[in-house]
Amino acid sequence: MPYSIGLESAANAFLSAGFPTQFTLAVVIFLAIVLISSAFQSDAPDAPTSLPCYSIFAINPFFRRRYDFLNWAFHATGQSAFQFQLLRNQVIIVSGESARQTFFTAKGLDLTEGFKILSGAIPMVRGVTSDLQTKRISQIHKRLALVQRNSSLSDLIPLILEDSRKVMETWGASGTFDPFENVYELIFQTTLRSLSCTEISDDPVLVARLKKLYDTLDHGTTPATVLLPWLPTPAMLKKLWATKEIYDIVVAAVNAREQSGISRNDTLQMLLESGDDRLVVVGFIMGLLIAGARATGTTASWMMTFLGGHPEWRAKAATEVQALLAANPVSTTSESLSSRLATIPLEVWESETPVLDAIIKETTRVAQPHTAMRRNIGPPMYIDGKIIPTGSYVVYPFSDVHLDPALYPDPWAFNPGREEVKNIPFGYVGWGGGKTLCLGTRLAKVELKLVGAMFALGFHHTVVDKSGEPTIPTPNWNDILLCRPPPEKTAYLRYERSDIPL
Ligand code: HEM
Repeated sequence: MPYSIGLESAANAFLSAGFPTQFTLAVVIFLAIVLISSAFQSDAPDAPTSLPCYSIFAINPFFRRRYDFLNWAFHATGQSAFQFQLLRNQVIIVSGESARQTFFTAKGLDLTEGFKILSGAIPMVRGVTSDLQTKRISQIHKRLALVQRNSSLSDLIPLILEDSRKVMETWGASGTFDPFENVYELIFQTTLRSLSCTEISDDPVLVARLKKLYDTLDHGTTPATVLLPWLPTPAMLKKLWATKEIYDIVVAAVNAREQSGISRNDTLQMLLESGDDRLVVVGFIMGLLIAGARATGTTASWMMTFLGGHPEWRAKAATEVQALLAANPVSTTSESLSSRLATIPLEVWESETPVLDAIIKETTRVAQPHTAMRRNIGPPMYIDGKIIPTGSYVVYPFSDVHLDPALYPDPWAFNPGREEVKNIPFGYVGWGGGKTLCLGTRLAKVELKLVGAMFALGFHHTVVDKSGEPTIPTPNWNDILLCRPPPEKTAYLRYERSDIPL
C-alpha cells in the first residue's frame, strides 16, 4: 500500500520537524484548504456576484487599501453588490440608495457582531472586551448617556478647555506640526478626561503611555490579527501585551479611587456610584476610548487642516466664537481665552454655532473613511434582491454616499457652505443612521467645538507641504484610521500664537 507508506513517512517527517516548520506547514495547509474550497463555490441565482479572482487575494487589499479595493471590485463585477470570503466568513459589500436604506434599518443586522470579526482594533479580553453580554453592552451605553447629560457635559467644558490650554502652551509661540500627531494627542487627552478619571488624565506620563498603547492596538491590526486571532504572530503578541497594560492601568486607577475613599467629580466616580460591576467599569473606559478617541481625533485633525487651507472658513469660525464671547457678559477680555470660553453655556455651544456645525459636518463627510459592518444574526434576508444568509457579514462603505458626485458635486472639495442633501434617505450618515446612531455624538461635537475655538482664536495657521509650500491635502480613504495622506503628499500646520492669552 504505497499510499499509506507515503502518508506514514510524511507524518513521521512532520512530527520530527521543529515547531517553526510544523507551524508554517499547518498555516499553509489551512490556507490551501480555504483556497480550494473557495474555488469550488458557485453562486446561487439570488446570491451576490463573486469577485473575479480567488477570495484569498482580496484579504490583503480589504484591510490595507480598502477604498481602492472596493472601487476596483464594484468596477470588476459591474454590480452594486458583490461577495467574497474572508477565510471562512462570507462578506457581502453593498452600495446604492435602496441597499443603504435596508442596511441601516434591517432588524437582523448587528453592529457589535460585525465589528468583532471585521475590525479588530482591540484584542478580546474575555468578559471585558469580548463576550460582553447584551445586558452589559446596554449598561455601558446607558452610562455613556449619563456622561452626556446636560449637567455632566457642562461640568466637562472648563476641564476640556483647561486641558486644551495646557497642551497648546507646549506648542510654543510658533512652529510647524503634523496634525495627525499633535491634534490627535490633544484629543486623546480631552477624551480621556471625559471618559475616565482624574488619576489618569492629570498624569501626563500616564496619558502618553496610554496613547502609545492605543496606537499599538490601532497600528498592529493586520489581516492575520483580525482573521486568525489565535495565531501567535508578533503583531498579535504586541497587541495582547498592550491590551494587558491598558487593563492594568485602568484597574489600578479604579482600585486607587476605591481605596482612597475620596469622591471626585468625574466619569469613574459616576460609574462606581451607579453600582456597576467591575467589568462594566473597566469595559466602559477601555472600549469607549477606542470608539471615541480615534474618530474624534481624526475629525479634529482634518478640521484643523481644512481650516488652515481655507482661510475664509477659518475667519468665519473665529468670528462666530468672538460673537459668542461678546454676547456673554460674564467674560472680560483681561481673562485667558480658555476661562472666557468656559463661561459660554453648553446650550449656546450646541445650538448657536451654525458655522462650527457646518464645518464639522463637512469634515465628517469628506474625511471619515468608515465602512459600516454588520452581521446578519436574524433569518436570511434580501438587500436589493440579493440574499444575505444568516451568519454572513454585510459591509456598507460610507464613500458610496459621502463621495457621490450626484449628491455632493465636486465631492473631494471641502465646502461647508454646500447645499444640504435633502429628501434622499440617509444622504448623510456621518453620525450613523437608522438603527445605529453614534452614542458619543454630543460629547464629540462639544470637544471639537471647544478645541476648534481655542485654536481659531489662540493661533493663526496655514497648511504647508514638506517643502513649506502652501497646500490643501486630499483625504486618503485607504487609511481606514486617520484618512491620512501618503507621506509624499502629507501636510503640516504652520502656526503662530495670536496676541490673545490662552
Ligand atoms: C467625531 C467623532 C465621532 C464620529 C464621526 C463618530 C461616528 C460614528 C458612526 C458613523 C457610528 C455608526 C457606525 C456604523 O453604523 O457602523 C458610530 C457609532 C458609535 N459611536 Fe461614534 N463617532 C464619534 C465619536 C464617538 C465618541 C466620542 C464615542 C464615545 C464616547 C462614540 C461612541 C460610539 C458608539 C458606542 C457607537 C456604537 C453605537 C451602537 O452600538 O449602536 N463615538 N459613531
